[in-house]
Amino acid sequence: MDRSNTFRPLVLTMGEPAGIGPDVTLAAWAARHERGLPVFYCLADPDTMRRRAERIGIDIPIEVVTPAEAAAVFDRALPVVRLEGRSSAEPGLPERASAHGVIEAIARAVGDVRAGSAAAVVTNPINKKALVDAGFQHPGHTEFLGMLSAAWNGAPARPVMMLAGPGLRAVPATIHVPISAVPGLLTENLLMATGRTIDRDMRQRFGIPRPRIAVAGLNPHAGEGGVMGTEDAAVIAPAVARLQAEGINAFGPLAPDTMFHAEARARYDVALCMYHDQALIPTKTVAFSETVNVTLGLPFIRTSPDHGTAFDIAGTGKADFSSLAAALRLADELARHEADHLAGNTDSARLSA
Ligand SMILES: NC(=O)C1=CN([C@@H]2O[C@H](COP(=O)(O)OP(=O)(O)OC[C@H]3O[C@@H](n4cnc5c(N)ncnc54)[C@H](O)[C@@H]3O)[C@@H](O)[C@H]2O)C=CC1
Ligand SMILES: NCC(=O)COP(=O)(O)O
Repeated sequence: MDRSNTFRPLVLTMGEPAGIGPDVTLAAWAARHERGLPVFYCLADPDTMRRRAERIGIDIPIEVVTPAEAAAVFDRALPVVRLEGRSSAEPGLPERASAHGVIEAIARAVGDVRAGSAAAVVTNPINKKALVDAGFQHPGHTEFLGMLSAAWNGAPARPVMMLAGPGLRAVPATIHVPISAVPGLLTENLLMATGRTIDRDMRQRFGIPRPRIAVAGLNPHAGEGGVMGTEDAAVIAPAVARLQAEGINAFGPLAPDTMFHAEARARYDVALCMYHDQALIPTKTVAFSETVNVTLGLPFIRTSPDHGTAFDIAGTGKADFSSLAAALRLADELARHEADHLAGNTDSARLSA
């Protein structure tokens, strides 16, 4: 793999300026040597970053740059590419006026990767409600990034959320939807499309030759033969059988309560779960500070820390930047793996979303 400093930088979005995105970004840059972090620049309002550093009481040099200048600056200062959108939000107090910059950062980050100025997108957490209140049409990054990937293929991609940490990777088949909507959204087609994306990206992006996909049931005891719900036998089991018929190493449905203990986790590479919390509760419980949110199914690489905006500790200096550090490292590894493949140095095929 090309480990030289000439590899393209990562682009990191500021996220919600009232949250801990600025805190963990500053802390990650300060620990760049100690933690061996890849080169990145932050798409942000520089004044927000300076105010936050002052508030936390850390002396971080910040330089406003273009993406092309970021790598040369990274060693001496946090490179910040200026957003048009400004924010005057205080830590813990989100403002509607910040929404423009938050959305702009995500869209510009994707544009930078498409233009070849950045190797991959890493996002800081956003406050979904603040954005939706300001008219944003997407429930989260994952769905918005699927829409933005139309720039590559002319049509939006079907993004798949995966939380990946030491000892557990888990995908929710349905994402940001009310729990009451889940049974109606679970179809064989949805599960098959999700299973295919997991299988392809695990092979191509993560280099796992035949990924083992453990499929969770929806109901207690995976329905207990139909006496505790019908979706497991009527929808999930047929989808698993069809994935197997395509040569995908999927199995289940498994009883959800017994598939996440350590011994059970050793039997699979990815858990395909039926809803958001079924996937995110175990991943965040097993390794909150090291787990990374990765979006599969996109024509570019995107990672994110697993945590949210943590308004309760924004600006206090208490935020742990470990998950952001893990997200930066994983994005860099995936991008280098892809670059190596494109240069003909690996036997994995290119992801075509
Ligand atoms: N990728 C993203 O954009 C994500 C955004 N969110 C958003 O974040 C907002 C708040 O969500 P919550 O459920 O409260 O989760 P949260 O992760 O922001 O906070 C939950 C608890 O964990 C603590 N915590 C979180 N990250 C921490 C860190 N790095 N170091 C130390 N302590 C930390 C917080 O202080 C809080 O007590 C919501 O608006 C949600 O939509 C949540 C998850 C991911
Ligand atoms: N709880 C995880 C989460 O909401 C992250 O979503 P996204 O913004 O990465 O789509």
